[in-house]
Amino acid sequence: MNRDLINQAMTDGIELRKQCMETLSQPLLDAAQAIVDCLQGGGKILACGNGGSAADAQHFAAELVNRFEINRRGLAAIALTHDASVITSIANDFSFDRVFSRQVEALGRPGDLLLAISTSGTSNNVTAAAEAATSAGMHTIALTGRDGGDLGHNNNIKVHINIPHNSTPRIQEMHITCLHIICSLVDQHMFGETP
Ligand SMILES: O=C(CO)[C@@H](O)[C@H](O)[C@H](O)[C@H](O)COP(=O)(O)O
Ligand SMILES: [Zn+2]
Repeated sequence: MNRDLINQAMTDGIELRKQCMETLSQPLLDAAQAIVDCLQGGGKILACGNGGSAADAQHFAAELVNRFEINRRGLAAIALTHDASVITSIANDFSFDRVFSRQVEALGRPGDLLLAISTSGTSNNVTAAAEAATSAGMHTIALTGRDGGDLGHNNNIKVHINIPHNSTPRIQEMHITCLHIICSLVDQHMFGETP
């Protein structure tokens, strides 16, 4: 095992954070505002992604439903990634590409908001969820990496947060940083408190 690998991962992460600090301020503010508008209008957040991004979708929903850094009322959010019966039946009867879009069709209402997470921007089930969200009258926040892929180039996306890097783990590390920052902004705006 090689310490260079550790140093490279750390250095790449630091450089990427510096780069994103310059470019992501406005998209992060826009994303937090879209979530506040959704929640204050009586809507809910639906979140989806694959693999590590499925974990991020669940992580974010848990911060909203329970709490982040301050005690406040629970906020409406559902991750579309954790019901094995729902996911396996959709994948088995239709296709894996529809595991999120079918849930958006069933649960999404006008004024709700989809958080669509894909480091490549090319996962078919995530791009299909964004299309279903538009059809349902929902807005979408996209978290992507690389060049944004099909998801990032969907003109109906309300807020696009792109991490311009080619390493999936480095992109994921920035995604969870972005989601934590959005949680802080939402709490501060809705409840006027910081820890
Ligand atoms: O966590 C990791 C890699 O760090 C993997 O599980 C990764 O999330 C999976 O390969 C996903 O299927 C990648 O999908 P996407 O981010 O390109 O939409
Ligand atoms: Zn990962």
